[in-house]
Amino acid sequence: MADGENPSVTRFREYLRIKTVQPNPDYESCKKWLLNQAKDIGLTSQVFEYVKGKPIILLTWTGRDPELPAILLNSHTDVVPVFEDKWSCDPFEAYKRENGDIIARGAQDMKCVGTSYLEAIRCLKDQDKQPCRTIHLSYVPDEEIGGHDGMKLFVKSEDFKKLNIGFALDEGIACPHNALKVFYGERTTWWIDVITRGNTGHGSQFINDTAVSKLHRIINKLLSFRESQEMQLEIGRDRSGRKYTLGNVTSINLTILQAGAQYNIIPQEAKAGFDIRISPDVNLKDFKELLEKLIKSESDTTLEYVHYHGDNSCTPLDDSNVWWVTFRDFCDVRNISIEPEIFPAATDSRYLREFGIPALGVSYIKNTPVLLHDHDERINENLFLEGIEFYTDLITHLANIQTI
Ligand code: MET
Ligand SMILES: [Zn+2]
Ligand SMILES: [Zn+2]
Repeated sequence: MADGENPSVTRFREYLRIKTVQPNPDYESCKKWLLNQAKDIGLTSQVFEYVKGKPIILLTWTGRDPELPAILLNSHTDVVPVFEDKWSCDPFEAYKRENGDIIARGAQDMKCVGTSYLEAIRCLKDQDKQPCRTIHLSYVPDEEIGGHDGMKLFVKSEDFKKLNIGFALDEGIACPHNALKVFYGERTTWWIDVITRGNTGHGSQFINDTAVSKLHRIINKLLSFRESQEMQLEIGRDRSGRKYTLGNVTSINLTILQAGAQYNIIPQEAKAGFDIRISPDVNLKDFKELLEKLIKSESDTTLEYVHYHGDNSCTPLDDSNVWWVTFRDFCDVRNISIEPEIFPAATDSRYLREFGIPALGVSYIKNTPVLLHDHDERINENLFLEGIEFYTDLITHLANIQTI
């Protein structure tokens, strides 16, 4: 432990040093570390490995009334890759600056949240404050690559059903000003490949209907839709008159482009990959039809869904949802300003919401630049410690709701 360092911070930094970085995350060391934490805190643990080498670690603190629906505190264990030369220090050293900033991949997304849950439970256990509802902490793999071998399988399992989850907390995003972003839904992510095939021949000729000319037309149409959505983001207002955020519009980005073998051959096949994030205001079925119609407008062209999700359920933010009311009132009493929004990207909450479980995404990261997936990702140790207090009290409130 660093001199005089708060032990919660030391444990956080230990967790950050485990290289659970895609595409080859060290899940084994991560599992060992989490199981060790569970032992230390006094939580029971289970490991589900639906896909070999991709463990889901579930830690449990049984409540006074285990018949009541339980609370799930979810976090993913993997982190995204780094461009190491762009960092001011080793991204897996969890270096701490003089001012307390801890620099590491996963500092915001989302190892700070995963360890805050553990520290909060540690604190409640130490004080013998067993809540009435059971609390489960899930540590899931592969969120950053779609969660197919992680949360997606977990929610469908018998193991999950047995947990009788009533409500879940999951990740949010940093907020540059003095407020917490709270996510009650998210845009639907589709990753698609558009593959065109066409006439080929010598690179010196004017050949019609080539793969590239077809792809070019499709790209133009999709990018002009992108432009219209970007404009909407600039000028749009929601029903309450608030300026649009990313969650209100649909983004399409061309992220992969492939064609050609040699300069003097017209490519016979071309491929464009798009990252599409669809606002929950859009009807997914209609959008799919529109997309497929557009692709069909070109001959010998196919559309492949690399990542597809067919549900965009949101967690209701009204008085019918006791979990939300408790969360909102808790923040109100503590003078924490919250900004409910649609998550611009994807989280594992989509699998929970699809399954009918209300879920809120919140990371206690305020007054901090948004650095998830960026260089020099960081969080200040004092904010991290403040977050533990926040989760400790929040979890106590949620896990003691008696009415449902
Ligand atoms: C659809 S997989 C999601 C991976 C990541 N969380 C993202 O939003 O890009
Ligand atoms: Zn994340
Ligand atoms: Zn992420």
